[in-house]
Amino acid sequence: ETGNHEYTLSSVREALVRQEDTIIFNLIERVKFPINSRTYHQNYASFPAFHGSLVDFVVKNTEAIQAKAGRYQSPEENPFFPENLPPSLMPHYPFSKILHPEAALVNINKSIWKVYFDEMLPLFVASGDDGNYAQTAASDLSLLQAISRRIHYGKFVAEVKFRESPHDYEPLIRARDTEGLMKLLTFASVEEMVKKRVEKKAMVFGQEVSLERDDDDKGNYKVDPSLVSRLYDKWVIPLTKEVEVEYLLRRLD
Ligand SMILES: C=C(O[C@@H]1C=C(C(=O)O)C=C[C@H]1O)C(=O)O
Repeated sequence: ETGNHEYTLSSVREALVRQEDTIIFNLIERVKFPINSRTYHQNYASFPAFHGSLVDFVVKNTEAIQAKAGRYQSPEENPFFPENLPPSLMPHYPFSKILHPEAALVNINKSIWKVYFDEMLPLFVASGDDGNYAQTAASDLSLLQAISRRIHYGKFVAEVKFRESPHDYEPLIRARDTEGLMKLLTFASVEEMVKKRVEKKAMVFGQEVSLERDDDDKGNYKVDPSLVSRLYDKWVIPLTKEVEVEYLLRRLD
């Protein structure tokens, strides 16, 4: 097993469809907790030899452990705090080399982090404080990782699009024509389907399952389906396309 399955536009799109499930399940988990804003306060927690909030502490330390366990050997994974991560202690695994080596330089997690805490979270979670700060930080990290993996999968999308029509992409890349690249890689009808599908998935995955009654709970979803569609429309899709452009600009280096 080398992990070298075939990458085509339809196989990368299937991967994105599967990742929708992961994002929605992680959203459902995060919205169990209210905002719990002490998780994010710079001064509420004080850890020895560490400056930052509880979520910073949990994410940096978890990423360090996962780095040693080999997580970031996978070309699909991008850390939020790549500075000073320890090396993998695992034996080498021959992950697919389909991406251009410069792909490793494309990491927009700083923007994802900011948009997640400033805009996405306030949209989804209720106000309040139930004291479950560590659990809140852990579920933020799982959700952030799922969103980040989906957005950075744009590298694979861009690679297969480039391979399908290099003659259309090369002149735009050489001219550093960001707008032209954005236009060329955009499929408006696919984006519409994605937004409708995630809304429907949020209804299916987020409904109450009961043995006694059927239906009386209709409309009472664990995460608001229209917000999931909005999440994709405002951030997930645009940031995926930003990764596609960033990757393509480096594709001929
Ligand atoms: C990911 C793709 O590229 C673009 C981004 C999309 C998305 O993020 O869902 C959908 C269509 C394209 O405009 C794709 O073509 O599948």
